[in-house]
Amino acid sequence: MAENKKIDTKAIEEHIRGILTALGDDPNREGLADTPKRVAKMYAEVFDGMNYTNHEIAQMFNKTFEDDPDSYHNSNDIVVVKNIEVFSFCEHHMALMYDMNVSVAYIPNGRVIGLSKIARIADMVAKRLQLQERIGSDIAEIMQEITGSDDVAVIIEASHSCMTARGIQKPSAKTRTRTMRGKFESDTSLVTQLMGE
Ligand SMILES: Nc1nc2c(ncn2[C@@H]2O[C@H](COP(=O)(O)OP(=O)(O)OP(=O)(O)O)[C@@H](O)[C@H]2O)c(=O)[nH]1
Ligand SMILES: [Zn+2]
Repeated sequence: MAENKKIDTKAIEEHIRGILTALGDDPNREGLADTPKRVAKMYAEVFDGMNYTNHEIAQMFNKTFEDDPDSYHNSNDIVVVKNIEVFSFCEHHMALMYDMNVSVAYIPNGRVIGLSKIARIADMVAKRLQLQERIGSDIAEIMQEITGSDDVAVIIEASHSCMTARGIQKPSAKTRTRTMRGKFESDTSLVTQLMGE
């Protein structure tokens, strides 16, 4: 699976060369000669999540540990990983989403997921042309598949450079999204617990 990457770096190189020309610059001058190759390499890295479906990401990070199912029966124990820092790119402008802070919570359903895998899921999902809202729903979907729990919440706060550095230019504007699934959707006390507010 991992070797079957979809991103075509040769094509990206050619298109970047075209953009440099369209900008009125000379893609053959010394400073730019290797730029198309560098950008293609950078895109392969920062868009790595585009090589995989959510299901494939779930398979990639499916590291769970058995826990006593009875101890979770009818319980609202919550696992929260807070302050996962990621970068992403908005699909409208291909502009950077930065200072992006992701918190993921779930109520275990017998098996618990390795904590680092939650951060790996957030990272991989962010490495796509995204909407902030969809980063939340992608993470929730993958968490549900791996843990077998319906109860997942994702809270994201981010700055969008398409809003801070161009267009409306509001440098302090922050966007907060909440994706609530299962018990989190209906029980606001769980949300409060999760937020630590
Ligand atoms: N809901 C949502 N909108 C986003 C996200 N990232 C960027 N956008 C918005 O997508 C919209 C695209 O609007 P358009 O009117 O097509 O683009 P535009 O002319 O460049 O708009 P302005 O940014 O207002 O200058 C803008 O309002 C962006 O702020 C995101 O993650 N979620
Ligand atoms: Zn944008």
